[in-house]
Amino acid sequence: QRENSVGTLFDYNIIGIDPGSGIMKSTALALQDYKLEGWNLIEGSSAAMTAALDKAIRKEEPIVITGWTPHWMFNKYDLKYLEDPLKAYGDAEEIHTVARLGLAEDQPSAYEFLKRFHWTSDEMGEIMTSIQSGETPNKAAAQWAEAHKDHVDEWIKGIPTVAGQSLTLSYVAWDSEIASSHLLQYILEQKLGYKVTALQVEAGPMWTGVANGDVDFTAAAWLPLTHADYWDKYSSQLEDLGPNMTGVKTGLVVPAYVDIESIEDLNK
Ligand SMILES: C[SH](C)CC(=O)O
Repeated sequence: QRENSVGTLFDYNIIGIDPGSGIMKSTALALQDYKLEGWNLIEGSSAAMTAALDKAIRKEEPIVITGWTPHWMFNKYDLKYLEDPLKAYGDAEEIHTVARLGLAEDQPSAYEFLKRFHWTSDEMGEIMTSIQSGETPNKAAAQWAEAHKDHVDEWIKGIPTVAGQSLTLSYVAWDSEIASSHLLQYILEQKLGYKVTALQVEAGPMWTGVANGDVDFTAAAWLPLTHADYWDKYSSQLEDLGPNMTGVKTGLVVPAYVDIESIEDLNK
């Protein structure tokens, strides 16, 4: 580690999230691609990462985190993505809904709704912001669904309701997926009559649960790059229902007061 290098500003630490997440794999590859010697990618969680970000910003200290859009932190803080000339984080990503094989036959109402489910990062942001302001995820989702009745009605129009059949979804406690999973649970239960179990797990089990049929679906599949490893491994054992959100993004993020613009600058 070199004295007076940019790395010393950050103690050569990149504050990451849960180790199984795709962004941590992309960042490990970025460290290699950009030849960032001596840097540490700190494992933790989405919540620990945003707590470290908040603490650094309060003291106006340098910090670099694994970040993604949509995320409420871009509304709360003045942040910027570091340019990624080597495309370690790919281009525009999408969040897909993937379902276990056989869901269409077993639960046609849920399947049809999930195929129609598609929304924007701004719409998701309303739920994330409400949760950040102290509302519970269940209530924030319910309030969103009632405030956007026309949009929800499009998703469920003409779909037969059911009488309490069970469904299981899986998600990881990323702020974006906490929002989407609670909204899907609310609509499936209150509008279509299902009894939904929402399993909060790590990224690996989120995918394996759907692939082995224990879980009916997840709406937290980041493709084509972020979850490429999971997709390559399990795509033949599950059904991709397509994107529920497009134009999402992952990368390295710093507060605007940090005077560097590119991942390459971390090597100076
Ligand atoms: C943190 S992103 C929501 C998804 C991922 O990195 O696996």
